[in-house]
Amino acid sequence: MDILKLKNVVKIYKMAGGGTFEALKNINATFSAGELVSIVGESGSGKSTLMNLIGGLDSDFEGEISYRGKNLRDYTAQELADYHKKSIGFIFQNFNLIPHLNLIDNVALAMTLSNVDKETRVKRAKELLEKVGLKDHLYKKPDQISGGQKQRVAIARALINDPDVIIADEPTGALDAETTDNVLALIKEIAQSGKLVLMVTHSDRVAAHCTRVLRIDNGELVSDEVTGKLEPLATRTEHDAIEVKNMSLFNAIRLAFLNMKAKLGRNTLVAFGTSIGIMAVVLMLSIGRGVTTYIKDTMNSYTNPNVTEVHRQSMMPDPDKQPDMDDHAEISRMQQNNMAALTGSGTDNDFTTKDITKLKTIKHVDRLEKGYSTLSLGTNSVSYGDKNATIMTLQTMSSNITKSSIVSGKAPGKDEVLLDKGTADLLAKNIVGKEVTFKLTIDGKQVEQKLKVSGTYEQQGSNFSTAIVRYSDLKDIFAQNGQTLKPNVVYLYTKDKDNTEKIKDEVKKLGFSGSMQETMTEMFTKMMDVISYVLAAIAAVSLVVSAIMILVVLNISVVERTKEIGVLKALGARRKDIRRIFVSEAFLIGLSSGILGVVLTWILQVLVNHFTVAQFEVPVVMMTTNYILTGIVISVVISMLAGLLPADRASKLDPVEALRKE
Ligand SMILES: Nc1ncnc2c1ncn2[C@@H]1O[C@H](COP(=O)(O)OP(=O)(O)OP(=O)(O)O)[C@@H](O)[C@H]1O
Repeated sequence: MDILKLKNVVKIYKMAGGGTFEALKNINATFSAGELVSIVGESGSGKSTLMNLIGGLDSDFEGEISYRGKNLRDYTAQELADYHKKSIGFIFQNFNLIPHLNLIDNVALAMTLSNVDKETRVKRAKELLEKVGLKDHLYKKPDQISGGQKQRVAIARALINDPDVIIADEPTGALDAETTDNVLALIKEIAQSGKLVLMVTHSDRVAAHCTRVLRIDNGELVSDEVTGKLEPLATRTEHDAIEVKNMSLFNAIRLAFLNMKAKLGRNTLVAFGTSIGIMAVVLMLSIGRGVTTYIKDTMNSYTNPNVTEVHRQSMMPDPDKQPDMDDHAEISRMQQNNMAALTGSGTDNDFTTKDITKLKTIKHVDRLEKGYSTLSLGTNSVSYGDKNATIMTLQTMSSNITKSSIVSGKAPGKDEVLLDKGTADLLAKNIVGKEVTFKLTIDGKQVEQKLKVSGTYEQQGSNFSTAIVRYSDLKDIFAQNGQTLKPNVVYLYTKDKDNTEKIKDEVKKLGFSGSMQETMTEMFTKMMDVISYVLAAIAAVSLVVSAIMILVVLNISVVERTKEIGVLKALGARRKDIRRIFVSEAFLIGLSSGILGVVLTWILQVLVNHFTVAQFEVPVVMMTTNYILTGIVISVVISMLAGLLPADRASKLDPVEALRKE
């Protein structure tokens, strides 16, 4: 049965300088199954060129090379890949085994590229290795066996997908006489099993074993002689037809992994280099978070977690709202506003009944406390005997002042006042229980009121001298002086402190503001966020260096593995498959760098926090799952981007040139 037909085949090489070279001239021949054909000729006569054309490694020719009726020139890229996988098996003079794969993986390579399941391919590879006498060497690497053994592995590899045609380019060229006979016997058996074997040789002794000899001279077929006939083997083993699919991503990653393992030292160094950049990025983000959390916690530790303090307008000027510098009226209006907001004076700060209703109906609010707070410079004071202390903050009692902050005495009852410890100490040593004279200015009028000191309390994050009285008492004092006290601060109490955040959000949505501490914390958090992102971005610059390093290493890898890429292509790897293997390698480098970077950051976190906790009782580095994922994703993306160029270069290598590479 005719398998291959060559009709007027002409191969013209185009030279770099513009000239051409006719390497094959009008070749005509027909080949059938079961033939063992040797192709002989002087060096440079065109034997390898012809084999490359028949093997589908080079489709740039004139004339016709038909495999089972279809001209190879008309094959699509996918059909060519399938042709390599299913119909052709290559055996090379220099074996071309892949050094980092064991014998089973080497033999099974074409099946791996065809996505055959592991069990089937390992079973078939073992069978073939056993058949070529290498049963005891299955798990060795190519550099652990002899030349003859290597060629037997290559023969097994060529047979794995049970192809119709075996192309052997000087299969015994690198072997001694005895091993040659051994290998020839195997090749003969292949032909006897019904395959067409085309073998390039320089040796007459080898040619003498064949059933047909084609002689090529200077690109021309000068003779085509039938010299014998082979007895077909009685016991031909039939295999289930192998379903040829495309290589899976998993197999590409596996091949990439095996190669990386072979170059462990180099890859570890690259991963380590990249991981330092990743570590810097994750560390900056984690420190930013650690610092803001510390500030937030410190601020919040002064207030009752169940209480939300509400103001009608922000006590801090909005940095985004800058007045027009030429509009003096606008500037002074804003300054007045800011001052009023800060001191709690002016009607803009007073809550209306409508406001109170709105706030009361917020979900989870169990109690609403009205309050009043005012900041004054020198107009309010408290005196005891001949001692006098200015009160800067006058505020009303609320649940926001926790029992724990009261250091002596108790919260103010009727006609009582709670003083901050600093002010209390200024008046007398044991002021608690004593009566003091409270002087305050209401609507420009000096008012005096006797009050008993109920206790002293620890200041809450400010150094302003403070007096705290009951809202009802202050209301009375105002009323006695013809004024109505309107709340300018409201405290929302919830039983479950987990609801406080939700309430705070809702308060903001309704257009109200939080406490001064909260506003300051928010501003600080925003600032820290910006700083830590900027620092992380600066750290990320080092990743550019890492990307270049990965690019260089992968490029070296492509150069080193040019021949391997040629072999993979001869075995049916498509461009896409080769690209996938290299991109997978970049992916693995990125993944390991990312993981290493995160682990390094974690170690630093433990060390740094150990120190800061001992010194300041706070952990400064706070890694989160998000930062960990960010670090790993950045690392993978950068490596894969860096891997694209080398992968593309590898995929575009010409198989013939790649295989010729010394
Ligand atoms: N890419 C190429 N560009 C130009 N000329 C080429 C190219 N490849 C091969 N040739 C030329 O084509 C001719 C045939 O080369 P080929 O490798 O097929 O010879 P060969 O018979 O296999 O030789 P050998 O036995 O030494 O391997 C040679 O003269 C070679 O210089």
